Amino acid sequence: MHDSGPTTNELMTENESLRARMAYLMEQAERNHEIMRRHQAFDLEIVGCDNFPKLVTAIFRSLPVISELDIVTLSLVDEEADIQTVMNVLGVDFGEFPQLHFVATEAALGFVPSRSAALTGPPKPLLGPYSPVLHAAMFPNPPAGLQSIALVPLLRNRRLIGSLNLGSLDPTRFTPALGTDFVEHMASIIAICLENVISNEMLKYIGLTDSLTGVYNRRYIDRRLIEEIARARRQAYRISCMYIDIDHFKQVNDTVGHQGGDEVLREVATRIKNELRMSDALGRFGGEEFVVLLIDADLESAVAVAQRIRHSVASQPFHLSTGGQLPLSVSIGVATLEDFERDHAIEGVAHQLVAHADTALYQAKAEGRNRVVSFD
Ligand SMILES: Nc1nc2c(ncn2[C@@H]2O[C@H](COP(=O)(O)OP(=O)(O)OP(=O)(O)O)[C@@H](O)[C@H]2O)c(=O)[nH]1
Repeated sequence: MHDSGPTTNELMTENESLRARMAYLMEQAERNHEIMRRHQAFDLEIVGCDNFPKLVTAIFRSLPVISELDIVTLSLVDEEADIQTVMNVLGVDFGEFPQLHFVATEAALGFVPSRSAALTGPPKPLLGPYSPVLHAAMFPNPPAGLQSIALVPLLRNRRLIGSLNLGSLDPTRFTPALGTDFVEHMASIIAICLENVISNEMLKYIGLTDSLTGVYNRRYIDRRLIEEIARARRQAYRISCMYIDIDHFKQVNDTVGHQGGDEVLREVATRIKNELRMSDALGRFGGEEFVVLLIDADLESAVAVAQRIRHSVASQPFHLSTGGQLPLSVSIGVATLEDFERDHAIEGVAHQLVAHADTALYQAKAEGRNRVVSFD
């Protein structure tokens, strides 16, 4: 008898199982291709974001969809709160991004650096089960049933700038045994984009603010005034303008030196700011002159605010870091846009509003200083 080999039935069964395996592999390949395609589209989307709000919006909106995640959050290191200050000045509303939070130190991110010199390297992603106690900071509003998480370090030039936090209701989605190449690659692109937009926003901030006092500069106020007049014309609200000048500031410099004078300028800016609404804009126009745009304020309320500022400066002496103290006062001119002068070019109207406030200021100085005068 010779061996007859596999039967036709056996061959057919093997063939079927090979076909099934092929089909499975094809399906996997297609799925992987689709995932890659979606991620490439995501990379292109975030690389194209030219400001901070656009970038974080894209991350929070697109990443959960393309990666089939139930939550994505970002923790960013902001040691001196510089990022938050700059974004606030540029008008970013953090209330729109509950998935974004800031930490003051790298350590707060929870990537424990290795103490062994031999093992010191960039921190690696942490994958595993979700713990409400351990991960509360990264997931302040976790979805019900969150099971597994990946905390992926965001690194720039080996410096930890934050953490990309991914969460899934599937307990097998992130396990310590899982490879991390893919999430690390994704995090590296997100880190580059974040660093890029943050640098851009910092530059924007520097270009629009006064480095001594941190309030806006003249360029910003000029631009903002034009925008506000255009809006006020459409929505019919009042805009008022205040021109503020510190009285006898030359004497301040002569008495306490230029550095003491700088301290006084910073404190005056703070006192003015304390009397304003969030929607108002304060700028330093150089020297010891400040301009305030009061949005949706008529002449009467602008004068009331000006009086509060005048009082706040005159009522408490200025304490200097060298120990001395100094009484001070300001003179303020106030003007308002009466009827939006719709027939005139906005630039001319803007220029005239500031000029009217300046004229009123001149009168306040002439009348003896430490007073508020309105233009009429
Ligand atoms: N410390 C400091 N002083 C400045 C700065 N910019 C301008 N000054 C000084 O501000 C003073 C402005 O003085 P003046 O314009 O003569 O006016 P004033 O002494 O305030 O007098 P009145 O405005 O008439 O009450 C000058 O001594 C400038 O040197 C600055 O950035 N820092």
